[in-house]
Amino acid sequence: MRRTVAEHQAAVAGLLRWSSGYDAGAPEILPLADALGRSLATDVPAPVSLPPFDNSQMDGYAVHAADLEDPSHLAVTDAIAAGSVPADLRPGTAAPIMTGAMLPTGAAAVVPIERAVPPRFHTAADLARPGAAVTVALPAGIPAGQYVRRAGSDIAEGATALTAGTLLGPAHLGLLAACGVGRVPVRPRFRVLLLSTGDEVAEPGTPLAPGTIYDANSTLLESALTEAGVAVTRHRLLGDDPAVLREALAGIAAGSTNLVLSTGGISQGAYEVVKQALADSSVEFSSVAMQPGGPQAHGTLSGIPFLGFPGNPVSALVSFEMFLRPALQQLTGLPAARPVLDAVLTEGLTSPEGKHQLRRGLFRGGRVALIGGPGSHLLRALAASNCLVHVPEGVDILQEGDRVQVTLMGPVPTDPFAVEDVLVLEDAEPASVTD
Ligand SMILES: Nc1nc2c(c(=O)[nH]1)N[C@H]1C(S)=C(S)[C@@H](COP(=O)(O)OP(=O)(O)OC[C@H]3O[C@@H](n4cnc5c(N)ncnc54)[C@H](O)[C@@H]3O)O[C@H]1N2
Ligand code: MOO
Repeated sequence: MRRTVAEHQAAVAGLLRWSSGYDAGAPEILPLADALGRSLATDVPAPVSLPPFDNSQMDGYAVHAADLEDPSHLAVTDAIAAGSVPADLRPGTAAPIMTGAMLPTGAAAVVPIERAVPPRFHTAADLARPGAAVTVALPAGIPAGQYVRRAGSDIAEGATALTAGTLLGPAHLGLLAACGVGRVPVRPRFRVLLLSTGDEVAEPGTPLAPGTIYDANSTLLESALTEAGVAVTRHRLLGDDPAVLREALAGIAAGSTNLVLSTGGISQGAYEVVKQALADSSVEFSSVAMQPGGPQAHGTLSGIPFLGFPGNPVSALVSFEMFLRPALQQLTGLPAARPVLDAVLTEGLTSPEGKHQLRRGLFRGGRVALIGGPGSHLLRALAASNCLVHVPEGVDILQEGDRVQVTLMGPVPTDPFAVEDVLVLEDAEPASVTD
């Protein structure tokens, strides 16, 4: 079956929505320290106002409302440290007050110590000197409210501090902590069982037999899924025997995972293990008008959603970015959507007819250079890139200076663009023929 990218995106999103059993409304309650990167399950109201009380923004003197016009001779009272409860301030006096300390009743403004005469706090020795009149002079005409942080000026008690679906970053967790919230309801993690197929695929760290390659996909996809907030279980490597794969899939208990994701074995070869093992199932094998990532499989196995990504590593990651990542975002609120930006091509390119091509690129300063060729085995080029360059269906050729859209996947270098700096990687073979 042939599909457009949009059709397959909708199919994957629908599959997860209707069959994964994922329930965003069944939150986990976590201590703040464990909630970084998670999606908030419910709105959280502020249990206290921030600041909780009027306080000083500066180290200086708290001045009475009656003395704002003429504070040229004020008697200095006891100092107010942060964390203490001050005595009321009387007219004609000024209270040394520290940043964050509670404003005394009667005070209307704070003057920083640097603007006082003398411009330093009185020492214990000053205060102990017999008969010393400890006074301070401040500049005339102090605006009411100067350097006062009003109670509730950040957030008022009962107001919504964070809304459901917020991806909890340091600032969000800091806000909750400041509000005194110790535990937070987060949406559960989506669970994926990941399995790689192929007799040629060997575990990294083991000796490599002739004709075999190391398994890149398990690590690549486990990392991409983990970064997207998914709880991943890796299956042991599966070879090319359909009976073994069928047995492994039959052993997956209902409710143990929200999705089974495989790589490899779905194209046109004689040993397409996933295709053969699932020939009599409801799983559909499609050709999506996308390059890389053309061959795709999706459906359910005993009610559990199943996705089959192609075996080429770049195809597997592009499939994740284009199909699974957006579906997870819609369903779970995680991960955050990738930024899509306009960019100017630093060189021309050609793209297969009738396909949405995704090239790997390095974006900076509004321009994008292609990194490596279109081949879906080019992992080093993938690792040197920070974006996917979109060449939409219907566009077969683009010139240097043409505008494209890029999906940003990594950090953007801040130094100016120099084409000669870009890693020049030769494509060892032309792009795969896709069905
Ligand atoms: N006659 C045709 N051949 C191919 C077509 C086609 O349309 N007609 N499509 C090509 C495209 S496009 C892709 S993509 C691949 C997809 O193939 P499969 O999904 O069946 O994957 P495999 O054949 O198992 O592997 C493809 C490639 O990837 C390597 N691989 C597989 N697993 C891993 C892994 N875990 N880590 C690293 N590399 C892996 C594998 O050795 C192959 O080189 O089919 C094209 N062929
Ligand atoms: O993913 Mo293939 O291009 O579709 O290599």
